[in-house]
Amino acid sequence: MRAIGDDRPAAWPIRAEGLSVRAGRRLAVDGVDLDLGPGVHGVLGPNGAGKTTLLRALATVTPPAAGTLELTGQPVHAGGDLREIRRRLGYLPQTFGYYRRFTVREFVEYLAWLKELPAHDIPAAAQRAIDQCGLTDRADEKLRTLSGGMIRRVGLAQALVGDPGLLILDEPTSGVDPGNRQELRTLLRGLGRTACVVIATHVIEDVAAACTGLIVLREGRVAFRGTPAELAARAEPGDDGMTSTYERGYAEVLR
Ligand SMILES: Nc1ncnc2c1ncn2[C@@H]1O[C@H](COP(=O)(O)OP(=O)(O)OP(=O)(O)O)[C@@H](O)[C@H]1O
Repeated sequence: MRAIGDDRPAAWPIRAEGLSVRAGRRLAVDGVDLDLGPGVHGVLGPNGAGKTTLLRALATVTPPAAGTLELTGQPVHAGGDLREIRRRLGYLPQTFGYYRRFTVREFVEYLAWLKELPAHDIPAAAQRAIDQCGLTDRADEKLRTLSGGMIRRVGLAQALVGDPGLLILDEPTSGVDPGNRQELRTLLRGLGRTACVVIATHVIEDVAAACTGLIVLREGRVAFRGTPAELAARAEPGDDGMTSTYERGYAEVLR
């Protein structure tokens, strides 16, 4: 039952309690609580902190080892029927496989088909995702001819196709040049107005420019939770003129 005055939707896109996730034999995510609605939620942390492992669980690739996870109101557990959740979820993995002979359009349409979009909606949905990711001019080029940064954008386009309410994006701006990064951040901000977008990133400017909320992971546990402004407020005085307040706040919460 919802409390009077509680205007949150009955089913937040992501709810987790005491979520633990294994990577190999190791418990790489250890007792994380999440309650995430629309917005762009950044996941930060040093190499090996558990960001990718957490995102793999949120994308239903790895089942929880302990705790509970609900996505779009439905429980996620090993052996559960995840098709309905997966239809409503877009996922950009840290690295993804693709058929090098496919064109951008063929690849995005293929992913739309895998997500079980109605056949008559697929061409328009793919075109929209291609346009959103700045790939309009490259839509009919083969993937093998594209640069790494372009492939990253194709990965984002396949995640966006069908306008999912839940987007799990592992380092979406990695390898993308500074000019196009700025456009991607604007895109992410726009998506976060209606969708629940989770991004893992090492790029502190992504956080400042796109994120509405953050968690910082350290050794699989949440070391900080708050807004970018709250992270910046943790910065110690003593600006060296080289590092941003976000970076200094980040260093402080990991100290
Ligand atoms: N397949 C695996 N087998 C064993 N250990 C793994 C495996 N994958 C990841 N790990 C370990 O789990 C921990 C978390 O890894 P994860 O990739 O989630 O971290 P991350 O925060 O995404 O790191 P990065 O910033 O380097 O991408 C690390 O200690 C890593 O070595």
